[in-house]
Amino acid sequence: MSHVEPIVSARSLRKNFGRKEILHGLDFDIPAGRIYGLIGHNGAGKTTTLNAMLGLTSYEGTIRVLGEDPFAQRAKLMENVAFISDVASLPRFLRVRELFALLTNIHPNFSPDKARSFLEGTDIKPEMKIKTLSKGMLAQLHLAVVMAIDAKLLVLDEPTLGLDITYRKRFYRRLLEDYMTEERTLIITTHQVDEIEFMLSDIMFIRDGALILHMQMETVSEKFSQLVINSPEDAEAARALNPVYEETRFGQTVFIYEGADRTALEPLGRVSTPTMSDLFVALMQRPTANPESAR
Ligand SMILES: Nc1ncnc2c1ncn2[C@@H]1O[C@H](COP(=O)(O)OP(=O)(O)OP(=O)(O)O)[C@@H](O)[C@H]1O
Repeated sequence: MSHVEPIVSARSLRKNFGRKEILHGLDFDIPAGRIYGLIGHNGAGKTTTLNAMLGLTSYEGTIRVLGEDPFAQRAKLMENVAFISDVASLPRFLRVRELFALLTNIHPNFSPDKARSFLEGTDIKPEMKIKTLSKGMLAQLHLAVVMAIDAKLLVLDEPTLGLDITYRKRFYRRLLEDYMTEERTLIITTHQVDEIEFMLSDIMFIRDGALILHMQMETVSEKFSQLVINSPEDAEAARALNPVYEETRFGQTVFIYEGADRTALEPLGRVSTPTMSDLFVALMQRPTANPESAR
């Protein structure tokens, strides 16, 4: 067992907007060196959770990021935390090189050389004005800037929104190869979980302001199984083994199980680990144990 403090730790994290409770008491620890995928439907509370971690919103309960209270210690924490959100805007009137100079002055851990190297292979040039960049180029610039910050925690909220598939893939590969180290922790939200699944070490599913799954990827593959039955005659036997989900796609019936013995499933068809998007769909449709969180 490691005694190293978690990078992020939340206890009974709640958030209300007016009379509406958006987060219903989240408890979690995020250890160092991990790559977390935070997955949930629109409006599930992902951004609100991240904003609480970043000290951008008030909340009830406790959060510690690198041992500090993010709301009270925001300025200090930002030396070790970098984040990018879909709504963050860059100063449009500056040129790219002026932005780098500005960031060098205001951020102690920003490296303009690194930022420039991340822009290699893109169409973005130092003399360009930010307001003339396309949406995709803006996102590229933003990502380059964030990756040029030497941070212990990097938070990416839908980082590749508006980018084409080639760039999305390149971005994640680059992040993994050029940015991630054992000292760094990465939290990503995305609606395209299939694109990041290969790099995740842990997954969190959030539904209606409650965590319904928080698990290491290795444990997911031990715990969850997917079965595609050989023939319709096997459906009854498959159902008898208590799947958490059943779906017929393109004429094939697929079952997802939690904690099932794979040797019992194998005679019925093809057994594998579900993809994160299939598991997400399965667990989102399962009736919730806590009726409060279904509201
Ligand atoms: N400032 C606000 N005032 C009132 N309600 C808000 C505010 N910000 C967010 N909400 C509500 O809180 C809920 C959670 O929003 P949040 O942005 O955290 O969801 P999300 O999971 O990030 O969604 P998305 O995938 O669409 O980004 C939504 O119902 C949203 O309408």
